[in-house]
Amino acid sequence: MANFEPPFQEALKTLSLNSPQDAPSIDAAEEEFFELPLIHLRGLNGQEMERKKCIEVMARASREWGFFQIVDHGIPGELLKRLMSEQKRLFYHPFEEKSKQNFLNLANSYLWINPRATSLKQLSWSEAFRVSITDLSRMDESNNTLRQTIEDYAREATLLLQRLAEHLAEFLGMSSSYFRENCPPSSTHLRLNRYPPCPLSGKLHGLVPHTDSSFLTLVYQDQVGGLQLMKHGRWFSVKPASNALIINVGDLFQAMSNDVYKSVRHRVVAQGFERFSAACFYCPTAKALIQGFRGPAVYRPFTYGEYKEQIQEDVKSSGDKVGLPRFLQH
Ligand SMILES: O=C(O)CCC(=O)C(=O)O
Ligand SMILES: [Fe+2]
Repeated sequence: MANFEPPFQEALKTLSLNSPQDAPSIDAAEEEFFELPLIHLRGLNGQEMERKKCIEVMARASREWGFFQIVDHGIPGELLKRLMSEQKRLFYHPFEEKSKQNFLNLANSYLWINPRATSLKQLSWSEAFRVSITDLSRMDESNNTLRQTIEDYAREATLLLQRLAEHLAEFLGMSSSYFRENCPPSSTHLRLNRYPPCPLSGKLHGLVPHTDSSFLTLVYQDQVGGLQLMKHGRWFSVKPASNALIINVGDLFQAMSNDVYKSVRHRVVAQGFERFSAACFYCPTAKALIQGFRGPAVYRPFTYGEYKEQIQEDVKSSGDKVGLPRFLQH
């Protein structure tokens, strides 16, 4: 095993011994393939009719799937390539180094296993770095190219996400200035994911089912595949499309749109091949208020700070995020 690889095999052995009864939890028969709506964003710069059509298709996908793919997104291919290669270089540091608390001076940004996992169902066959633009200023000087790349990408991604959020909000008659006022680039954060080749390909989670706590998330992935989303109680596999980026609706947009846009559960199924992805979460500042755009509101108003605190509390006590149901209006 290469020395950058976290000791997943050992974790797998321990968990299988702990809970042999619930051995591998994913059933391949559950899987269905489908093509996510693919949206050409050049339509946004076109004539009124074309612009309207493009926004309508995005809004429909956000309602029905909570997910869509975009091309002509304006993020330079060169920047995406740079992100991927910097990301690989980062993960190929020896495990001993990257798992240290002060690695690159990014306190606790590295994750490789759910420390509370007691069964195979809770195991994510992946490692990740969580970074925000604010953390980057602390990053050590020897990693200037990584720092520059993440900064460039986060800036471009935030602009794109802001633009899409504004269109989706306007479509429902919500205020679109909210995003400019409450979601500065410093609130955006990234999760760089690496999924090591898995000996139980198709049978373990690469990333356990979850919803994102953002307004919108932008996912850049390689061509390996493995991402699935839930619709009508079934898992659908997202086929990677070259040059396309994925957008998904997060909890905050669902709350603000009174459940019109859906923050859909998704997961990654572990594959026999190494896979990389980068998720960019478009979020507000901690004090920003999240409120249904017109009554009667499905959720009580809450600040993003409160939302994050509640998640931390729930994860601590039960190992899982509860999310929006905690904020339902009674
Ligand atoms: O790797 C992927 O395709 C999805 C990652 C994801 O859902 C996340 O980081 O929240
Ligand atoms: Fe996610």
